Amino acid sequence: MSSARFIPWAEKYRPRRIQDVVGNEEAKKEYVAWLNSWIRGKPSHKAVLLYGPPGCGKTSIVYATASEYNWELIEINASDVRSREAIQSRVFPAIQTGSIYGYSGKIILIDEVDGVWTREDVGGMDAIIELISKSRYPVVLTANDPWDPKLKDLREACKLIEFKKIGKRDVIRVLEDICSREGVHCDRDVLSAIADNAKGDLRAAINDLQTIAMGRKTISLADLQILGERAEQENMFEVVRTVLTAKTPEQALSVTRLPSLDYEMLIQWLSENIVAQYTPSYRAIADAYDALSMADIYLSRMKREQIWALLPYALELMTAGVASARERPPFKFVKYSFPEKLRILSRIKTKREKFVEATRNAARLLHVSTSTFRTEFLPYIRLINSYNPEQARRILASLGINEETAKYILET
Ligand SMILES: Nc1ncnc2c1ncn2[C@@H]1O[C@H](COP(=O)(O)OP(=O)(O)OP(=O)(O)O)[C@@H](O)[C@H]1O
Repeated sequence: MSSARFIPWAEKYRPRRIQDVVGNEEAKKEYVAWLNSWIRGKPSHKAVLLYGPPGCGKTSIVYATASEYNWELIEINASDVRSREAIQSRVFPAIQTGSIYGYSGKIILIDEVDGVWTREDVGGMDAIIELISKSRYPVVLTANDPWDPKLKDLREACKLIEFKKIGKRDVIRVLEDICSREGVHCDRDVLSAIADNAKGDLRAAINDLQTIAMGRKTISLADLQILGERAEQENMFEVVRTVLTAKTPEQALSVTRLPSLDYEMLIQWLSENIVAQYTPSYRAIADAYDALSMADIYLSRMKREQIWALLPYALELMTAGVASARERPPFKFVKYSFPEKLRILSRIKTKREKFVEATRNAARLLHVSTSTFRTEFLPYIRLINSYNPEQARRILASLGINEETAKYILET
């Protein structure tokens, strides 16, 4: 199987030119005008903060302008900007030296600044502000939520440009273009449904299209069922993707702040999908499962002994712990699957319910706990059943278990 299949389409089709970045015309104009003010040598501000919802083109416009202007793009990732020392040693040299041969300028991009700082980070914010004031080149920052109190000083040092969700028509246009370049035939109704579902997040729309198109050359409305199932599980897909592709432990941890997070489910989902995302790195897979199994131990101790203070540790392990696995392979697009364990459990749900009810009744009649009944009585009844089914059924009947339920008790 060629690895090209796994390149996320959202990356493969990231706009190369300014005109390919769709929507947000005003914001784009304002941003380009600011860049041009640098070319004229009189920048109105040394930095801009592009802000807005995910997947609307904030990072893409920076890439596109860098390539059109033939400027070297210095991208500083979140972990580089967390402490003053890191910024001074790694970033300052880049903002003060000339650009390398072949480029006519330089642009500094610090992506997703709102995800960067935590209370423990020392001086990172001040260092960024210092970086902006000393930089000889335009500095671009991006954020989803610029009103985060952490960003107050940064806001004052930047020109703010708002990006909004992408309109449905533009989303469809981009999806159509991708379909034609991928040789996939897709009805307009399908694209329209994908666009509705993505709610203005173009990255999500492209990811959905790729999910549905996997292994197909024609997509019809019927195939949208995948999206229907996905709508139900949408949160989980996103949560799993956030954890397994987090660039920093904090990003992974952010899912624990979701009010609707079902952490028992999350463990099942991660357990099902870690291998797909972290293959081929055995080390990453092993580390991730180690973290997950510790989380599982904490959770069961928490429940058994009612020590609720263990919950934060379990949550950190299953998110930041999993995301901190060593040697994680570069991000590739994988289709996440529903946990097999839950599928099996739901298939045998009726059977299990009958079993639980029957053992509960029998245990009550015998004046023992259900677990004693299961471990100390049931094996003998099953043994008797293998030699003399009639006798076993008589014993069960005396315990109030009828013919039909006896079947579940004896089989399970
Ligand atoms: N306006 C757009 N025009 C064309 N493609 C876009 C646009 N916005 C997003 N995309 C697609 O979605 C992908 C992600 O977009 P981008 O990284 O620019 O989002 P962002 O706004 O920076 O989001 P985030 O806040 O999550 O970083 C791009 O690689 C591209 O494929």
